[in-house]
Amino acid sequence: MSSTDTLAIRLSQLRYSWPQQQQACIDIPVFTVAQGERVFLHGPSGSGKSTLLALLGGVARPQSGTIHLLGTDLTRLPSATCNRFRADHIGFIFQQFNLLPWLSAMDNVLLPGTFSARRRHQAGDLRTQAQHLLTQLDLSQALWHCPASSLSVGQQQRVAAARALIGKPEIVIADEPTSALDDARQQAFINLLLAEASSVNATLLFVSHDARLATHFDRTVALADINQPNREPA
Ligand SMILES: Nc1ncnc2c1ncn2[C@@H]1O[C@H](COP(=O)(O)OP(=O)(O)OP(=O)(O)O)[C@@H](O)[C@H]1O
Repeated sequence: MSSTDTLAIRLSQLRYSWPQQQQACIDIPVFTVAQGERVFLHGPSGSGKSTLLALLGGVARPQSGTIHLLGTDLTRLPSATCNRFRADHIGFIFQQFNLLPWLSAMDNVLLPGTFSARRRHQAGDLRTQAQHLLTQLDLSQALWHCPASSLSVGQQQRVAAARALIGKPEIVIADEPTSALDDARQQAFINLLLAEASSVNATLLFVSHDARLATHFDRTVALADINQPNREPA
């Protein structure tokens, strides 16, 4: 798989330093993920995982290098276009879920459809897809109209996964979404997430410090093997 167009993610000569820091936090010569691939990326606390995800989401801008997602170089997009691209093509599951606490579980899942006409269109009937995802992710119907703030951590996590998957984004990025769960619930959640990501043919980049979760994925990548922040600038 060599053409940039057939890759979900291609990073090249990507360098990012936080303001006021001399040393790069991210320095990745090359990293690619094929479309439909399910990749587990792990690294210890402080190794730059969240920074890399901020770059992939277009929230942080690199000092140099390129970030191709689905053949589009995010680094060349103006920020409004970049935000639109993210809303249209990427589903995020955040470590703290970032649900709107006053909205119901259902309304949280529907949100991406209000920001993205593409996701709304891809969903067919948005509400029907939301119901399908919540059912598949095992959230009892009795909870669909409860405020997100009243749900348990595990329930909120499944709402966050449904919100990431609605409208069939091509790429789903999950940042430590299982860190608050016990082992059995972690395994169950990952299995549900993988099954649902496959059913919408999404590329999945799952980031965690916990290498024990790696067995579920097509490929495991240690951030330290692709990130070389101590090398001389290219
Ligand atoms: N907003 C920021 N300003 C300055 N430095 C930051 C900022 N956010 C992160 N860093 C630094 O960047 C480095 C990588 O942090 P990052 O949060 O990306 O690591 P991580 O692997 O996601 O860690 P964790 O697993 O604990 O979430 C750390 O040295 C951190 O101090």
